[in-house]
Amino acid sequence: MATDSSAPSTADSLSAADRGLTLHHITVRFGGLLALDDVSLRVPPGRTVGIIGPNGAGKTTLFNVICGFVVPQSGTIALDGRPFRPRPHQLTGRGIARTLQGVGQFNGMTVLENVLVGARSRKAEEEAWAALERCGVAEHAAALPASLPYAKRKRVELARALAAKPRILMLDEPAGGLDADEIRWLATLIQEADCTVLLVEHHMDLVMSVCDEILVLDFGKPIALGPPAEIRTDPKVAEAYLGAAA
Ligand SMILES: Nc1ncnc2c1ncn2[C@@H]1O[C@H](COP(=O)(O)OP(=O)(O)OP(=O)(O)O)[C@@H](O)[C@H]1O
Repeated sequence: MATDSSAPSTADSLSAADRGLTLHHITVRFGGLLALDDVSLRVPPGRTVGIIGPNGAGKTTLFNVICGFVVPQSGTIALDGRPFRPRPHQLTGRGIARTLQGVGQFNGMTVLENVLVGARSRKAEEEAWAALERCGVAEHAAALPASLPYAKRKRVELARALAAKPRILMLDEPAGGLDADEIRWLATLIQEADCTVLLVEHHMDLVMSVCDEILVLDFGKPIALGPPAEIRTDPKVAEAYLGAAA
């Protein structure tokens, strides 16, 4: 992979085509398994892009590449037109926040302390409270996460990511284990997010309702990329899912 750039570009010096996150020809192998096979994706600022596909398609691996947890064998990433070599400990500083599948809180810390881990500015406490309010869990600030119902813990996870005021919010199966009301709330949160959203999710109604564009992976290969209406009727996509269910 290319090394990271020195100084970030200023927004003014960038052409519209350069802005945002771009993945070029990403390939990842785990031993003999091709987990990502030449995946390219452009994510302009402010868009909500879904990444879907059957189990094992490579969705989480793609997230792990963007976060620097997995280093691809080939391919490059660019952020605002400059080579970007992601490092997990620097992600927040680069404006990228990610939620984990399930709930990933520190159990010895209160809800507020967990969300403060996500906040990054001098106004960290203010940002943490704002994120807790936005996610409807401020009343649980002093509680330990383990004492809360699962759906509330998922909201705390979202609050932790939002407290960083990310420009790119990566949501890894945020609807998993939630009921219909919670999923409706989540859809509104995503639609109202004032940042780019990358969404890995199996809940198709949620994906179709909130995404501007959807990338479909199957056995690591990109098989379709387009707006929800196109993806919904794409025979390759139906075949990938039916094949997985068979
Ligand atoms: N660290 C690893 N070592 C070896 N194989 C891995 C590793 N991580 C993922 N894989 C394999 O790579 C493939 C893609 O996995 P990945 O978790 O990215 O799929 P996914 O689309 O996120 O699946 P799911 O929907 O079940 O979460 C799978 O076959 C998986 O078993």
